[in-house]
Parts: sequence; C-alpha cells; structure tokens
Amino acid sequence: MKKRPHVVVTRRLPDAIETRMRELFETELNIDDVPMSPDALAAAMQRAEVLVPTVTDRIDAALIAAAGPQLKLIASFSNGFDHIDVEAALKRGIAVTNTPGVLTEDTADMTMALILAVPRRLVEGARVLSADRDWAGWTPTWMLGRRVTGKRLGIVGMGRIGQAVARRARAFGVSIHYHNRHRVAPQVEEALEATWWDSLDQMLARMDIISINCPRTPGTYHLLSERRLKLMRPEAYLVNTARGEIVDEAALIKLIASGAIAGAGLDVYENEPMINPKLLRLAEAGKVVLLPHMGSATIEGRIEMGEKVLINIRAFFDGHKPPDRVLPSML
Ligand SMILES: NC(=O)C1=CN([C@@H]2O[C@H](COP(=O)(O)OP(=O)(O)OC[C@H]3O[C@@H](n4cnc5c(N)ncnc54)[C@H](O)[C@@H]3O)[C@@H](O)[C@H]2O)C=CC1
Ligand SMILES: O=CC(=O)O
Repeated sequence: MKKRPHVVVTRRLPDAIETRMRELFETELNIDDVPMSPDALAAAMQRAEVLVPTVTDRIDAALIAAAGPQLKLIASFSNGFDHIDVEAALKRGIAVTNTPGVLTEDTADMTMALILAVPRRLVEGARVLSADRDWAGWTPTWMLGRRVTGKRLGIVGMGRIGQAVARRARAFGVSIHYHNRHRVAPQVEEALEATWWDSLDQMLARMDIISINCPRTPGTYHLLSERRLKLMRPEAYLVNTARGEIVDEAALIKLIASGAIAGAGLDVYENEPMINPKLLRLAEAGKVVLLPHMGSATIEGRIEMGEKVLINIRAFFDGHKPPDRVLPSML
C-alpha cells in the first residue's frame, strides 16, 4: 500500500476538514490552536512532507532553508501567500498552493459592508443603543453621515475580489473606477461600467471611496504611501480588506486625525494582531471602523478553503499538478 503523506497543520481547521484530512493523510493537527512559534514551525518543517500553514504563520527564507529534504509541499489555508517566501520555496523544489476563489464573495461582502458602515456611521449608531442607551429619539440633525449612492469608488487591484466589490457597489448606485497592474478585459470593464486609471495618483485625487484589493507583494508595500494618501480628498474614505502593509498606517492615522481624510474601514493591519492604539482611539471617535481580519470568515468559505487544501495535497501526491499552485509569474 502507498505510504500516506505526513501532513502538519498549524491551526485548527473546520471539523469536517480535519476529519477528512486524518482519513486521507498521516496528519498532525494543532488541537490547542495556539499559534506555532518559529521554533515549532522549524521543527514541523523538519518532519512534515506537507505543511498546511495559515496567514498567521511566517514561513520565511530562513525557515525554508532549514526545512528537511522530505518537505515537498506548502499547502496554505489562505488566499494570500505573502506570509510565505514563495521564491525561496520554489528554489528549494518545494511547491506552494493557496485557496483562491472560494472566499471572493465573502471578502467582497465584508468590503461592501465597510464601504457602507463608515460613511453611514453604522457602528457609532449601533453603539448608542447597546452601550449608553441614552437615545433621546430621532432628530433632523443628529448622527448624519454621508450618502453612498452617486459616489465614486476607486478600486486598487481589480482581480477576483476587486471585481466582486465592483458588482456590489454598482447595485448601490456607486460609479466604478479602478487601477490595476494591467487593464482588465474589455468585456469585464463594460459589464461593470468601470473606468480604468493608468495613474493611481490621479485616481486617488478624484475618488470618494478607495478600496484596496491588491495582494501584498514587494511592489505593493506602502503602495498607499503618505504622499499618495495626501492626494485623497478630505471627504474621502479608505477601505482596506487586503493586507495592512499596503497602506502606510501611521500616515493614515495622522491624516484622519487631522481631517485630511474623512475616515477608514479596516479589516487588516500593519502589525497584526497588534493594533495601533491611535487607531482604537479613532474608532472610539467614530472616524474608523475596525474589524479583526474577518473578511473571509464564513463557515461555508472556511470549509471550501479546507476542501481546496485537501484537493491540492491529493493532486500533488497522485502525481498531478495541484490546481492552485502559486507560480513564479504570480509573485
Ligand atoms: N481580509 C481577508 O480576510 C482577505 C483578504 N484577502 C486579500 O485580498 C487579496 C486579493 O485577493 P484576490 O482578489 O483573490 O486576488 P487576485 O489575484 O484575483 O487580484 C489581485 C489584483 O491585484 C492586482 N495587482 C497586483 N499588484 C498590483 C499593484 N501594484 N497595483 C495595482 N493592482 C495590482 C493584480 O493584477 C490582480 O488583478 C489577497 O492577496 C489577500 O491579501 C483575500 C482573502 C480574504
Ligand atoms: O486574509 C486571508 C486570506 O485568505 O488571504
């Protein structure tokens, strides 16, 4: 009988996925769900043929260099793969896979929720009834936000999630603009009635809402730098459900605090899980809505991500190319 591959999983996964994983592979689970230290990850990479990490595991070049020769596949339970030094892995002959597509709609829903929540002061309003309970009733001038319909949305990164955000925003009467590494296919642009901006700077200066939906790569670190954030209009909002490091967080905080940008809706942060206390104060003041990196957090999505991990591992050990290989052209 063929030897079952030895798989190490770094965090708890949905029950159904863990059960199936145990049926199919020689599986080590992280039952306590405590994040693995770099030493624990290094040890796991010494014994595993397959590592199943998530976005909270930093698989850097040093860890990959120290991995045992039996490690053949890093099958990440995530869409983004910026936590893995893919180039170093591929150089060592270790394949890398991710779980694209199955969390597109969930993450776009959460992005749209932030696009609505920030200008319409949703969280502030909800807090009035849950905490203080001192609501004196409806008044014509209290708790006024900004209208969403008729506004211009600029999407940075018009891939799967960016396009799904555009589809939703159109239904709210928002006009779609985008900046992407490459212009998207004409039929996609046409269906979304989307306007392409070759210049990110020019787009930033004209939009009411900016949504960040590009991956974190060496090229997108602080893509929204202080200089670029300063191009935004004082009435504009920034929403980021991609990765914290794409935005210069300290500059964003400064500009919101000074009124140079109206506010922000964030699901991701530069130093997760640490949150800059100044951001928490802005949240108290109703200037930002902060979510704890939960863009893809649905039961359905997490099960489908797990299924993708299973399929990728099986395909690899059956001698096929796993469907969700991260290729050098994607880096
Ligand atoms: N908050 C959350 O829970 C989640 C966050 N994500 C994040 O969302 C990101 C996007 O996911 P998908 O839409 O599935 O990826 P995708 O690969 O389909 O789309 C990304 C788009 O960004 C573009 N892009 C790359 N570099 C760019 C640059 N410098 N400037 C402008 N555009 C650039 C690409 O050309 C591509 O069209 C992931 O990489 C991940 O970091 C993904 C899932 C859940
Ligand atoms: O941020 C989550 C992911 O899957 O990427």
